[in-house]
Amino acid sequence: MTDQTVQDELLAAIRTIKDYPKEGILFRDITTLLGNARAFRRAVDALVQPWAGSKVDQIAGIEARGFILGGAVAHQLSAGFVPIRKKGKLPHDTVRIAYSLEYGLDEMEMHKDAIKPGDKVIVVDDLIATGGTAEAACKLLKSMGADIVAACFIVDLPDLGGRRKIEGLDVPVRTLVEFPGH
Ligand SMILES: O=P(O)(O)OC[C@H]1O[C@H](OP(=O)(O)OP(=O)(O)O)[C@H](O)[C@@H]1O
Ligand SMILES: Nc1ncnc2[nH]cnc12
Repeated sequence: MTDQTVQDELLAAIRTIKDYPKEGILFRDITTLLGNARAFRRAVDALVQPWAGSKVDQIAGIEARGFILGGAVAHQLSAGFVPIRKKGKLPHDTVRIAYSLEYGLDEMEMHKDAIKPGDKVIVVDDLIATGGTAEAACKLLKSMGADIVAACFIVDLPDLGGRRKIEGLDVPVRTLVEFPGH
């Protein structure tokens, strides 16, 4: 768990929007955190803290919000960055998987040559809700032979069960703050 002061600061920096993108969803908007230099730095520092000084080969960032954090995390850990993108955006040969998330269905893909078997990889995204998105990303990475060290998120929506889904794949989960409910 993160220091209480840091948690309070991160929670205060995240904006909640009701009924976006669909009625009944409480959307946890991290753009306000990203726009707050101190909160952004604290979030990235807290995310990487368990792996500071250890060897991580690649950060796999999930489009789109996972790109913003994943790039910063890769820089901090001197690791490479692998984009996991929504379908149709990557130019070379890909592996693709369908998935569902709190408010929809989609497909994601990654380049076949982005990971070498045995690479130590950390998955990064802003938020885990049902875990459908992160589960699909972990399955893609594992199919390419990645050794997934952890999956990291700023926000956990614990009542939606995502953490359990990812831990069920034998991937440790790191989150910084929680919003009960959904
Ligand atoms: O745990 P889940 O229920 O799968 O939901 C979590 C995912 O939902 C959001 O992404 P979204 O698909 O809205 O894409 P975006 O980052 O492009 O806005 C979020 O950034 C996670 O990737
Ligand atoms: N409630 C939520 N807020 C922000 N992003 C999400 N992705 C899935 N559920 C979400």
